[in-house]
Amino acid sequence: MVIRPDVVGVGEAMVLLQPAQGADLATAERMDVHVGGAELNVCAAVARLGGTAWFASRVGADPFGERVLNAARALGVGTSLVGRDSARPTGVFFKEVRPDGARRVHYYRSGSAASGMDEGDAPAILATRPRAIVVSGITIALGEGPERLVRALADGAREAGALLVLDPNLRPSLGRQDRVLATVRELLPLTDLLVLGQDEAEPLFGTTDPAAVFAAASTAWAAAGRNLDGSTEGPDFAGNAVSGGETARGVVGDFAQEIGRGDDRAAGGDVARGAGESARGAEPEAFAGVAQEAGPEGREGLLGSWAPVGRGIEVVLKAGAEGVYCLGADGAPVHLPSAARVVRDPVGAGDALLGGYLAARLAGAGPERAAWVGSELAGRIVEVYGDVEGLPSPAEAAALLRR
Ligand SMILES: Nc1ncnc2c1ncn2[C@@H]1O[C@H](COP(=O)(O)OP(=O)(O)OP(=O)(O)O)[C@@H](O)[C@H]1O
Ligand SMILES: O=C(O)C(=O)C[C@H](O)[C@H](O)CO
Repeated sequence: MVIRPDVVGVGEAMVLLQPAQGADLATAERMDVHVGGAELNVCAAVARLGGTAWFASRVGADPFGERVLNAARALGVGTSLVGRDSARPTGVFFKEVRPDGARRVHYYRSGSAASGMDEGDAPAILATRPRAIVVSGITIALGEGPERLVRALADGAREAGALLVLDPNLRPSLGRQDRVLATVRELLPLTDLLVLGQDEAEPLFGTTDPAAVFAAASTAWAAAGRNLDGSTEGPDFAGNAVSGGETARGVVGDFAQEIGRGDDRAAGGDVARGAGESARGAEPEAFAGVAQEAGPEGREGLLGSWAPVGRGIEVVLKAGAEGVYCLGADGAPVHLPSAARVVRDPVGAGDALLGGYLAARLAGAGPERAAWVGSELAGRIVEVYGDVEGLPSPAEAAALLRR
């Protein structure tokens, strides 16, 4: 059987060392060891909600690489698209949560295995024909090779039948932020779902106002002339006010209907089967010279079909303690408050929100319902230390999707 994942998240995961809340990194005598990484966190949330999520990355051929792979598998995330690089180490980062709740992250990832990713890794990822590919600005910031990979995935997503999900994930301490902003802007016309924070909306669009952010993203999407009729009219989120002809979203709509059909597996089969029974078969070629790891991939994508509500880019705007804004039925942003009852460690909450939203959308939920699922996941992450430790149990997660 050809295995087709619901989601492939592409990026870097690292070992995370964290002292107790309020403890100073300069003086802490003990630290807890976790694994974190934005795109892996997204995959973990999707997997927890019952979706088939694979992580695509590289780790070192070192104990920390082993740790990242084991953590991914324990989260139910497939690792067959993770290469092991014997020449570069697995990245490490440290996180301290100050007594006032403020967080500080320190990276030791320069020259890491994941920063060696390049566009040559794209064919194996695309060959799995995932329903959605998740990329973020963090990977763009890792270096020119990873940036090329993100661009190649964005360019190839549609042909591979995948929705492109983009989180700008600006991380000033990684550098290259001008490059990240420029690349994100360029990729907007190729993006189906943009999930960003208000702190990222400001540099990207010059505003944090939800309606203005939604409109700016829409305009950027349409301004590239990607509408198939050549029109540069801005798409309407409710699909009402698009003038003239089919838009690129129309193609996604067709595709979304297509991916809900059982026979689409056969349609995707040539690509995937050409590469082997599963994605794993495609890897040695694409990750040349990098040994491959296997993981829990033995499940066909379990989520249903994406049901786009409008034409154009779909936006989710995260607002930290204020909650989140998603697309309402009338096209205007709808606000959902945070579900967190106590704030301990908000790092990773945005990834859980994205993963929850995406899984729910792929399962057929509309944006408001999907944002609620995402918020519930994010709220639980905020309440617990670690990037993913607060995720609900599979049973509780399934109940959230059904509720
Ligand atoms: N301080 C907080 N108090 C209450 N809820 C929070 C807080 N921070 C985050 N959340 C919840 O988590 C969601 C996502 O968080 P946020 O907006 O900070 O995303 P983010 O900046 O992408 O986070 P990260 O990149 O660390 O994953 C919010 O919409 C909200 O529901
Ligand atoms: O900041 C990064 O690069 C990470 O991936 C570390 C954290 O897991 C991430 O910031 C959480 O979103």
